[in-house]
Amino acid sequence: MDIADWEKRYSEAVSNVKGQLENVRGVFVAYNSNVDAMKHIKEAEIKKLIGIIGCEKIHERIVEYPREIRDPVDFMARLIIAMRDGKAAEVPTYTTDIHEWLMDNLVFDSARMGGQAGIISNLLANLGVKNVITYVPWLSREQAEYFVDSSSLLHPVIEDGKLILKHPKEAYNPEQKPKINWIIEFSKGIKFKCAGEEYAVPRDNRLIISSRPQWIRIDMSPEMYEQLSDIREDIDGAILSGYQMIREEYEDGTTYLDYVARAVNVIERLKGCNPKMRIHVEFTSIQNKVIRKALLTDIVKKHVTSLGLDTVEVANALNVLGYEELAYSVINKGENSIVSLYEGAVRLLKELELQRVHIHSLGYYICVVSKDHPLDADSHRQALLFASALAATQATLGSVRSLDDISAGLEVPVYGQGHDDLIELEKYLVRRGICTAEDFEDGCISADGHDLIIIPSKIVKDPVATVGIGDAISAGAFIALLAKMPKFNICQEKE
Ligand SMILES: Nc1ncnc2c1ncn2[C@@H]1O[C@H](COP(=O)(O)O)[C@@H](O)[C@H]1O
Ligand SMILES: O=P(O)(O)OC[C@H]1O[C@](O)(COP(=O)(O)O)[C@@H](O)[C@@H]1O
Ligand SMILES: [Mg+2]
Repeated sequence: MDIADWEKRYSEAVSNVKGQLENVRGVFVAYNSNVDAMKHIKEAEIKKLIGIIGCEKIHERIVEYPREIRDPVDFMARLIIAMRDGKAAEVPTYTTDIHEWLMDNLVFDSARMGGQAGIISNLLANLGVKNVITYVPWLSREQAEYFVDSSSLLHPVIEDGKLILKHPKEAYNPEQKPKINWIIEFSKGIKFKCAGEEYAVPRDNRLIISSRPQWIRIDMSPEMYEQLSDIREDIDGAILSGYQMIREEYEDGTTYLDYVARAVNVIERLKGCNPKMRIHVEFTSIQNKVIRKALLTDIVKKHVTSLGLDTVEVANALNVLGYEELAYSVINKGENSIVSLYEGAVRLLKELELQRVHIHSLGYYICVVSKDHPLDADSHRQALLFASALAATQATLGSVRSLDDISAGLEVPVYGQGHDDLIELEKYLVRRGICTAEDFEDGCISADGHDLIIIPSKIVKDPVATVGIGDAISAGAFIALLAKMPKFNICQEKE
């Protein structure tokens, strides 16, 4: 299909999904919200920071590839790696030292809602989705301020032993400290030198320094857990993220296994007597491989229906599941990487017993769907097209304030390079007899054991920021599917 035809499909899909969103009865969103301290770094500032620390030290640390930020050298090493590769990265820090150093030496431009759950909750409320029940285990007064003023945005609290729902601004814990992450956004074309090497940033992207204070827990109180079933009648699905915060061991003797078991219990409680409830997990960067594997094999597998990831995250997921070669080929940037992404998506779908794996890449989205998914391929394609228009809106405006804002995203053209990249996958599928060139044309392919839906996406040339775009894509597609899903209440039907 040529680009003009894709543009037509975009308009139809957006208009269709816009009219259906009111069908969603509600969504539960947990766990991670934080404040993002945003800094769009300039060439002169990079040179200044390199000057302060010294190239020799930075170069040595780049080779060591730190997986945690302990000091400014770790920070500069990971920043230069991210800029060199044009790749998104998220690295944890367990003290406030780097925050103070960054405040002294860089200073942020603005602060906004961060964290997959926080970003997605605000987005869905702004789109007019009813009953967006957001849950943040560490809801501080400062954090609550970043939630939008919408009567459909609610947070569970326990009052007099009973679970009630209130706007986050009325539900915060006054004793709770805020969690502040640093987002260093960098632009394509920035150039600098360090230790004799010349760097030129190939793509707009960002480094996230994720603060992990010791009080962070992916958890809920026993009272809330007990009464969680009271809210499930109003919700059609859940979007969960933040599991990257789970630690291997805690000071009180508990381990990640305890928190994994609790996370699974929450999902089971939400499903209650509706085992068909849609549960989406938004993956993110997880440096710790034990936790990454536990999330995939113990939380996602068997308990979750849908998984969303960017390309680096696909490689990371494949890596811990034992597909090292495929993981390498995904991030290798060669012309085969689209084929590897598709093969990787199929492996994740099968291995993790999912119904849907949605990969967002720069220029196209790949979604593989199990044959028993209740919706047809055209519905899945519409969901992806809606998600792409939403992402382009976010990249253009910085945030999506209402459903009508999506017209800004619709005006963004389909990315020519992304459209061209699809040809490699087409050739591969035709060569293997999986489909014909004609079947591939409209992006809906019926393969053996799964369906493949692939679309070229809209890319904003100079995005306001890149952080959180992936969250908009995954949440946009998931909510569009919920809107199309037949509605029934198994709990009542059984009674
Ligand atoms: N400039 C952009 N316009 C539209 N979409 C974009 C742009 N830059 C990145 N994207 C999309 O966002 C995801 C990033 O996902 P994360 O989960 O936030 O890493 C990327 O794959 C593109 O699909
Ligand atoms: O691991 P944490 O501390 O929850 O951090 C999550 C970070 O990811 C984000 O939610 C962005 O998500 P993406 O990387 O998918 O764009 C930031 O807003 C936030 O700082
Ligand atoms: Mg993401």
